[in-house]
Amino acid sequence: MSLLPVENAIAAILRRVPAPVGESLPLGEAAGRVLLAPVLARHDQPPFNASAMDGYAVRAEDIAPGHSLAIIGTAQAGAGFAGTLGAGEAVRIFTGAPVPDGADAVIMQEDATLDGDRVSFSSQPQPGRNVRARGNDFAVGQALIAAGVRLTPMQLAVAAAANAPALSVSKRPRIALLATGDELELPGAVLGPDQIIASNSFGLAPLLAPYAQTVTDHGIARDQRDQLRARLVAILADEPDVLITTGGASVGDHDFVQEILLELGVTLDFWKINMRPGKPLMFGTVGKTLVFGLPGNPVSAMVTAIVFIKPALRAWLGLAPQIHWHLPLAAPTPPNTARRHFMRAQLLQTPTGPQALPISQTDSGHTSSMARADLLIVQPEHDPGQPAGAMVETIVVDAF
Ligand SMILES: Nc1nc2c(c(=O)[nH]1)N[C@H]1C(S)=C(S)[C@@H](COP(=O)(O)OP(=O)(O)OC[C@H]3O[C@@H](n4cnc5c(N)ncnc54)[C@H](O)[C@@H]3O)O[C@H]1N2
Ligand code: MOO
Repeated sequence: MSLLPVENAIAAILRRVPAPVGESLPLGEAAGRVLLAPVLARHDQPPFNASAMDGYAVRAEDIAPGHSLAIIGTAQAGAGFAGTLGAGEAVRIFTGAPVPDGADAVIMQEDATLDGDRVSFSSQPQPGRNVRARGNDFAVGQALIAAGVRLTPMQLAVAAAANAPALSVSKRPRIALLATGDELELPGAVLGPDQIIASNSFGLAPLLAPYAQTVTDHGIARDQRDQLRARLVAILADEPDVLITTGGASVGDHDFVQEILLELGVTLDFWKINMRPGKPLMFGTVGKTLVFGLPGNPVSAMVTAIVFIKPALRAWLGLAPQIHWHLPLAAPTPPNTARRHFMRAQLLQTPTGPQALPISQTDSGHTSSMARADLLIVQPEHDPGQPAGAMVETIVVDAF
C-alpha cells in the first residue's frame, strides 16, 4: 500500500462514523456533553417587567424638583405589589421585584430622600430607567443554545434559566484499549534486561475519556499469535464501539496485529499514512466497531490518536472539527520531508501574544519531549522550513 495523505485518511475514517444518537439527560448531568437539539426558552425572561435596583417605582413624568410622591406600598422579589400606581404615587421596590402596573421607571434609593410616607428625588429618570422589560433577555420559543456544542457551565446556567429540566445530548462510544508487545511491563514493574514500560494506554485513556462513555484498558497482549487472537476475540465479543490497539502495526516478523484483525473479519480501510510520526497507522471496521491500529512508538501513538481518533469521536458526538490555531513561530523550523510532520512544540506566552516554539526532537520513541509539548505544529509536506515569526497551523494538544 502506498502512503495515504492525511486528509484522505481522515475522510475515510469519517465515512465510517455513525450519525450521532441522542439521549435525554437531567440538566445536572449534562456538563461536558454535546447538545443534539437546541435549547428553547419555555417562557419570557424576565417573565415580568423587573426592577434592576433597590429604590422606588414611579411614573417618570411625575418626577420634578422639590416635588414628593406618596409611598403606597412595597414590591419585593417573589412578592409584587398587587395594585396599580397612580399619579403622584411611588412604590418601595427591591431588585428583582415586578414593577407595579402604572409605574414605568425605578429610581435607586441613593437618589431618594424619605420624609415619613413621602419620598422626593434628586434625579429625573427617563421612562424605562432601571426596568428590565419582560422578555428583553429572551422570549418564549427562542433558541438559546444551538445544537452541536459541548455544554459549558455558562450554557447550563442559561438552560436552567430557560426552565429546561433535561437536555438531548449525544450518546458516547465505548472504547477498548489493548497494548501489544513482548517487551512491555506495567508501571511499577522491576524491568528485566529487554523490557520497557507500557506507557501508551496511560496517555490514550485520559486523552479519549472526555469523548467516551467508558474507556476500558485491556492491558497488554504478548506478540504471540494465539494469545493476541484470543485477547482480541474476547474484546470484540463485547462489541466495543471503538477498538484501539498499539504496537505491532509495522512490518516486523512479530507484528501480527493486522494479520489477526483480518482473520477476525476486520475490513481494513487503510494502512500507512504519509505523515511522521505515525506512518504505520491502520484503520478498519468489524461489525459496528471502528478499529484503529496505532503504531507502538509512544509519540506516534499519541499523535495518531490526536490527529485521527479525536476527529472521529467529535463526529460521533455531533461536534464540529477542532479549531486549529494559527500562531507565530518563536523559532525557525527546519525543512520537512515528503511526509506531513506533526511537530511537537511549546506554547509560549509572550508580551505580544502566544507563540509556538518548535521542539527539535523528532524521534517517535522520545517521550520526555512529549511531556513539554502543548501543541503539534502541522508542517506541510515538502515545507522548506519557516523563519521565526511566520504563522503556522497548530493543534492544541489538550483541547477538547
Ligand atoms: N522496516 C521497517 N521498520 C519500521 C518501519 C518501517 O516502515 N519499516 N516503521 C517504523 C515506524 S515509523 C514505526 S512508528 C514503528 C511502529 O512499529 P509497531 O507499531 O510495529 O510498534 P512496535 O514495534 O510494537 O513498537 C515500536 C516501539 O514502541 C514501543 N512500544 C510499543 N508499545 C508500547 C507501549 N504500549 N508503551 C510504550 N512503548 C511501546 C516498543 O517497545 C518499540 O520500541 O515501526 C518502525 N519500524
Ligand atoms: O511513523 Mo513512526 O511513528 O515515525 O516512528
